[in-house]
Amino acid sequence: MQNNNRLRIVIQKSGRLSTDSKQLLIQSGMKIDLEDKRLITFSENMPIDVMCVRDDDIPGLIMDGIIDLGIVGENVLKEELLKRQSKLEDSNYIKLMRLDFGHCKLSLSIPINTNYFDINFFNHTRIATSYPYILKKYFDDKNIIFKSCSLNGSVEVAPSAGLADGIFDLVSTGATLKANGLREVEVICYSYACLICKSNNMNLFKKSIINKLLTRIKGVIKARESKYIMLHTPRSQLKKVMKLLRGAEEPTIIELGNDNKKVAMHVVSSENLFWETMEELKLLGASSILVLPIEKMME
Ligand SMILES: Nc1ncnc2c1ncn2[C@@H]1O[C@H](COP(=O)(O)OP(=O)(O)OP(=O)(O)O)[C@@H](O)[C@H]1O
Ligand SMILES: O=P(O)(O)OC[C@H]1O[C@H](OP(=O)(O)OP(=O)(O)O)[C@H](O)[C@@H]1O
Ligand SMILES: [Mg+2]
Repeated sequence: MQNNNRLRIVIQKSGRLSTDSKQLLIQSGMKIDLEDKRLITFSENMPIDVMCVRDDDIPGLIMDGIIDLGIVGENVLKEELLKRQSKLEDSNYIKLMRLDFGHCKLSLSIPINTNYFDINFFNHTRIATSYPYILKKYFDDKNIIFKSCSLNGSVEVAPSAGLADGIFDLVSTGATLKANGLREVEVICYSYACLICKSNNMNLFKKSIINKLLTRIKGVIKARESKYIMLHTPRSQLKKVMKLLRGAEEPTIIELGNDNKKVAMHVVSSENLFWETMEELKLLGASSILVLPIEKMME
């Protein structure tokens, strides 16, 4: 039964998104033992319970209004949405934000030695996939007739096993495709993990916890993307130094004790500082360059 005094969050139990999802919740201030193998775990310091399930079940739990908040890949979310729309089932949810992990592509791939001309190659072929609804929508829009072979795993072995002419599956580095003698020929969409919530019957108490969590999650992600940079620079090179520090906010300039030709500069930058930029800073006369990670941020 639903408890209106506690927010329920669902994340992947184990897999590509589970470590990052758990870490995000903990970095957002939640005290919770997510290493425990239980299906549901209670936070000690916030009115929040966390459920760990297979990622395929997450969109449905949100769309059916059973769980309030979830973290899932956009690929899995889109597939469930199209499936439910085709069956005229409930498919409402709100996407609150994209997260900074789970980045991958959904692509069409074929055996490495097969000639490929354009998308019409796929006319009258059989494609192995775990995403038949996304694939159908894509090919229907292009008037391409195909047959799908639905597999929940080991999709990449389908062509060599003689089950299909090509595959439609997730690609990140491309190593799995290579290992199975396949090559990517079309990228259909990109995907990230995202934070979603149910769209109905949320009481004010739960809404306020979600808003608090959302602000914290944005802060965690912003902090992860940002760096605190400290350096000494000749006064005469200040403008050039700032130009090199892309994504930097207004710097704090501090006088040095016994060198009035140089100043110390502290700045928060939304971008990482690469070795090449540090070398360019050195050429401008900068010294004592420190790049520090930021733990938390709130604007
Ligand atoms: N190689 C990858 N790099 C980055 N993100 C990925 C990668 N593969 C998958 N993902 C993202 O992580 C999600 C979960 O992937 P995973 O392989 O753990 O799923 P699964 O095997 O279906 O897990 P489950 O047992 O929960 O059903 C994918 O739906 C996708 O959004
Ligand atoms: O392009 P790559 O970097 O090789 O990544 C792509 C692979 O990653 C995922 O599988 P995962 O390794 O999570 O295992 P799975 O078989 O359990 O889905 C996905 O299903 C691909 O098979
Ligand atoms: Mg799954």
